[in-house]
Amino acid sequence: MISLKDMSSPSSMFAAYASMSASIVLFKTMFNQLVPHPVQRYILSTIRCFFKPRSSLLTFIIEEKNGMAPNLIYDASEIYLCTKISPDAERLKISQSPKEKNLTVKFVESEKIIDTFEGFELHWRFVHEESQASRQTDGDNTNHSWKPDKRFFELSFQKKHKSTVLDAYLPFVLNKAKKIKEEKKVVKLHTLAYSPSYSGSCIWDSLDLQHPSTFDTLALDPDLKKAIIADLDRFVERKEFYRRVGKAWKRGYLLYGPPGTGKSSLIAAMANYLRFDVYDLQLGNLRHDSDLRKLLLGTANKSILVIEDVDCTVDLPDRQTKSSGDGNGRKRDVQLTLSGLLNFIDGLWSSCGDERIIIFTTNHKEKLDPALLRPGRMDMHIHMSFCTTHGFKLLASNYLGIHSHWLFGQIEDLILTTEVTPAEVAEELMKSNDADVSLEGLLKLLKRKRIESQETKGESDEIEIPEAKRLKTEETENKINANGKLLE
Ligand SMILES: Nc1ncnc2c1ncn2[C@@H]1O[C@H](COP(=O)(O)OP(=O)(O)OP(=O)(O)O)[C@@H](O)[C@H]1O
Ligand SMILES: [Mg+2]
Repeated sequence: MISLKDMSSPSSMFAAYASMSASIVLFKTMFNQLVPHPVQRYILSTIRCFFKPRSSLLTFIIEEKNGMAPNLIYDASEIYLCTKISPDAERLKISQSPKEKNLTVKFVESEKIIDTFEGFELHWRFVHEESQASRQTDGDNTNHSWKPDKRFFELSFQKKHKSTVLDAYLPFVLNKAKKIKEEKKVVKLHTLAYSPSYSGSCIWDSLDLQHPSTFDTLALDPDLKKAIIADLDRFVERKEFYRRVGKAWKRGYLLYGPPGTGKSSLIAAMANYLRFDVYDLQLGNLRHDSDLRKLLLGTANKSILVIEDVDCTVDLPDRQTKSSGDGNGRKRDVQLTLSGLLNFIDGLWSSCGDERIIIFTTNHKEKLDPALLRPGRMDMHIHMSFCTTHGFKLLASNYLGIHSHWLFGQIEDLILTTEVTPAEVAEELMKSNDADVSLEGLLKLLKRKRIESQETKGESDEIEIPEAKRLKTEETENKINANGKLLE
């Protein structure tokens, strides 16, 4: 041992230093030889950690996968951070898959983003570790292992904000990402297709719903339009309400009115407004209640199930008969019943999913089975009627971009006294970009229709005013809706 007293001269100091160095070398050699490598690594990392200055930062690692399953926080972070890309970003990945309408922007390695939340900063870093093949030799055996690609985000912030990040910031990111996803969602139309691989039974086939109809383009009584939008808004916001009262989270609408009054357009407008997929269930293609059940169970949440022309697409037998004619006098082996459909929709199907809307349409409400009309079955009955003067003005503005014209007066007078559908008006307005030509065409059509209706009714000297009648019926209808059906 060398004591401090011995280090009084340079030569003794040198001797002491040399002896210390020799001891360190000896210690290192023995440490390397005697202590197994994993233990060495553990000891060194513990010592390093002990002497490392304490950081005031905390970093969350958000990996792409949670075992085999996707990590929802990673997915949400990726979507959210795309809205936060700095204008200085130099490299980004852009892609588009054949089935998608929108481009996807992704980060390249080491992209850094600074976000602020409740007045503090959060530093995001994207890390992509590329896949690697590694070779390990263990005695005579050589193992080849494959480390797959690893992607993750590092989220760093001051430690004191840990609970705010966990309880408020990350839920905020999840929520924001959900909204962005909903906005980008391409609404799909699912229709029935025969599948030879499923022994000829029907399966859902989907394509993008490209129906451009929206509530802005729909010629509909303004109050009724407002009531429908308010009803949809209330429906999607009331998750907790439905849970509390123990009701399945579904809503039913019955749309009725003559052909060409916009029933299908209203369905498309609803789907575009809510960004819900549409399932078009053509009952005529089905034979058994069991097929129907299978298909209904194959529908997703946040969707609209549509059964068009429920009075005539299929000759649904009543509760006793289990077969129906095919129109040629022959009997077709159909075991599809209206009660089967309704029971399943009200019962099992709606309790298996969330945010389901079901819409029946018909041209003849009076022909419907009373089971469909009974209170509580369809929440709102919506009467789609002939074109009104308000509807005409909206269509003229949509199709021709005009809000007034010297022919408007005559056309509006005739619309008040003639039964013309929005589809017929729209067709005339589409015939030319020249407003004079289109409006004159419409005027001719209205005059012709009025003469025809007077001839069939034999009322040459007395003009009936269907519009006034219509307004009266609509008024009563809307009152019923507002009192009985609209409000839960
Ligand atoms: N209320 C409306 N507002 C705007 N356009 C409409 C309206 N009604 C009909 N149209 C136009 O007419 C076309 C046909 O209308 P739609 O298919 O919606 O009628 P429908 O009531 O479903 O008819 P059907 O009973 O024959 O199924 C639409 O594509 C649209 O261009
Ligand atoms: Mg239709």
